[in-house]
Amino acid sequence: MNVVFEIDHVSKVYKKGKVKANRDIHFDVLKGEVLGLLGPNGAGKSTLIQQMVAHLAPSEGEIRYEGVNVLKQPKRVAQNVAYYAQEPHTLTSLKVWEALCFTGMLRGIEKKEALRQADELLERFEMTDLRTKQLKHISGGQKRMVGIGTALIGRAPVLIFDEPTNELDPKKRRLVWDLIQERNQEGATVILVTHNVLEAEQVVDRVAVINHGRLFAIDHVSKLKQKVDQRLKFELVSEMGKSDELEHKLATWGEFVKTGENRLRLLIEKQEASRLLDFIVGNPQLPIEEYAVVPPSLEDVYFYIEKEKEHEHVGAASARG
Ligand SMILES: Nc1ncnc2c1ncn2[C@@H]1O[C@H](COP(=O)(O)OP(=O)(O)OP(=O)(O)O)[C@@H](O)[C@H]1O
Repeated sequence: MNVVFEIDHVSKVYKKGKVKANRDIHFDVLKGEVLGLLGPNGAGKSTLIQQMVAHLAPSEGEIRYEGVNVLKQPKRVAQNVAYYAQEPHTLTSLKVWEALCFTGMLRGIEKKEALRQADELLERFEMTDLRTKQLKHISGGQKRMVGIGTALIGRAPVLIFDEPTNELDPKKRRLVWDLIQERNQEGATVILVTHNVLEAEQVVDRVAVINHGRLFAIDHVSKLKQKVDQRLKFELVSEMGKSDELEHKLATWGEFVKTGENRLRLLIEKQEASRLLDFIVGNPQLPIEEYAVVPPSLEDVYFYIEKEKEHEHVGAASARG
């Protein structure tokens, strides 16, 4: 079977109808893919994931794992779908090796093999010296690595990570992405919830964009990029403290997004790009320190889809009068 999860018109309402966290979400997760779930805070990503692992029941619709409703097989789902939550540890008096080893055993592997895999992971994480420390006595980032380890131990066929690289230093982040890619190459299906679109871009095959509880788009990264391909990205660095002035002077070229203290970004049609370059070169008094034209990234796609959907929403609302 090529489909691992079927998310079948799922809606979730919290607080007696006050919060609609998911609204009629419908898509499949394919065997062997890395699927990214992207969306801003509060979009409904974690809610969806919790329903996939049978921690929450949908208000409407159902989720099937290998053809069977997850709520009818929570134990099988727990053994086959390793889930790394944003707050992964509640049992903080466990020692590091215990947390890893016990999770492996719950996932169905023998103690000896669980110990071997735990030691292998700790070595990979460069955390062997923390093996016998209690979770409450290690740092936040180290706890998160143990959490990543509990998702990886036992080699579950499906891995779900909710913001796996939060709070990790760059070296550990790289390691986590490498491990995720390795497991995927060995055949695991990976679902990845992240805000870090730029890092995720290196890893994901398809992306589902979720906002306001709805699925806005789902497609291959390259296909989604084609949506904004006709536009180029201008990255501009203004002279110190002059970004507002620069934005004002270039306002007619399009809508700028402030991306940092002195940084502005503009998405521009290809045919306009050379005119803008000529304009910048011909106006040396503009308070520009640096500028560059770069092709669109997944992050741009993400913002583009959000904007497009907002316009649709506003359009539909005004059509309704
Ligand atoms: N247990 C709960 N009770 C009531 N409302 C909740 C509960 N959990 C989440 N919500 C609400 O549901 C909506 C979706 O939240 P969810 O955590 O699924 O979003 P998210 O996309 O994972 O956000 P983040 O990126 O911030 O983790 C939000 O409005 C949130 O406030």
